[in-house]
Amino acid sequence: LEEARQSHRALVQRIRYHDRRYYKEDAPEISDADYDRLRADLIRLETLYPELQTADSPTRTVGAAPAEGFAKVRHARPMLSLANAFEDEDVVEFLARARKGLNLKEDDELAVVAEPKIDGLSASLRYENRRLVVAATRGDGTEGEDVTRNMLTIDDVPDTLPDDAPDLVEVRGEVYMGKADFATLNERRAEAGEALFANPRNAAAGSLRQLDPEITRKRPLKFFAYAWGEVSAPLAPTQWAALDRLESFGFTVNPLRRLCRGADELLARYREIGDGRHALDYDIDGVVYKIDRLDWQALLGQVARAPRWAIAHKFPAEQAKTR
Ligand SMILES: Cc1ccc2cc(C(N)=O)cc(O)c2n1
Repeated sequence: LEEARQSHRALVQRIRYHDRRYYKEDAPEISDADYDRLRADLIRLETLYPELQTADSPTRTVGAAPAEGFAKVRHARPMLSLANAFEDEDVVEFLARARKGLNLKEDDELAVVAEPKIDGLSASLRYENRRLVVAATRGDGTEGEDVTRNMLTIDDVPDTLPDDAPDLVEVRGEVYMGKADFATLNERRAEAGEALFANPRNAAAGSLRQLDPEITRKRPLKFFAYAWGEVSAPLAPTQWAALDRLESFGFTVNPLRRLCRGADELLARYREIGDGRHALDYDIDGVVYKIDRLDWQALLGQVARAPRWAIAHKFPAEQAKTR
């Protein structure tokens, strides 16, 4: 801790110096990116050692917040987007392409995990030595916003991981707001004469991207874990077992997931989830299919930023998106 106190003091001095150059003398010496990195380091240090965060710390004084409000964080591994399937045919083609890419024979089984696609906003949680040190929004997939202190206010997000978790693990998932919580929040905002959120996704995004974590704390945000980024050791040999591992770390993994074999089972699951989606307390906009074996995911890789080993099968857009 003493060593941390030393580097904390040095870091605070450096940031105060650059704040003076930027805000007082209007003559910054370092780029915004380098400045943001200093701040991200300070936020990381103060998250690891909360006792170091003094009231006058640059992370507490608003004036020092970078213009856009949030420090930028570069993802160690890009956060992938998913190619879309709209028709059953697209799903059949996805599987055929995967089988071809894997040189599978006709009777080789291809297990695929199906899970609902949550309509929220993606986030990445970086745990070092089993402590959450940085949480970031997806942003453009390569760089997101530092929302560490906001994510720490969400009950579904563990501050620390169990002893059997790897020294480094980035957990990825969706921040969302339930439909009932969304309606209640909008009722309160209407009574207070505040602008209403258009839908639960916007409400979740607006609540997560608050500069003041105390506002975020009061919002009913939840989190489903569904993937991972950089890890110091593989979580498991398959997607299904990796999700079980994330559950064992204390994360909520969507309970509607199903291990399927072949297009018929996937499409049956898609219809089941589609038929039941209005009864769910959270918005979904499709079903995500992922090849289960991680060695086969690695073999298929990704094209552009979308994996060849996964696809999102979307539901037809509803006419009125109003609630
Ligand atoms: C690889 C990847 C990318 C985006 C995702 C998005 C969702 C989602 N919105 O639920 C679920 C997943 O399993 C995802 N998986």
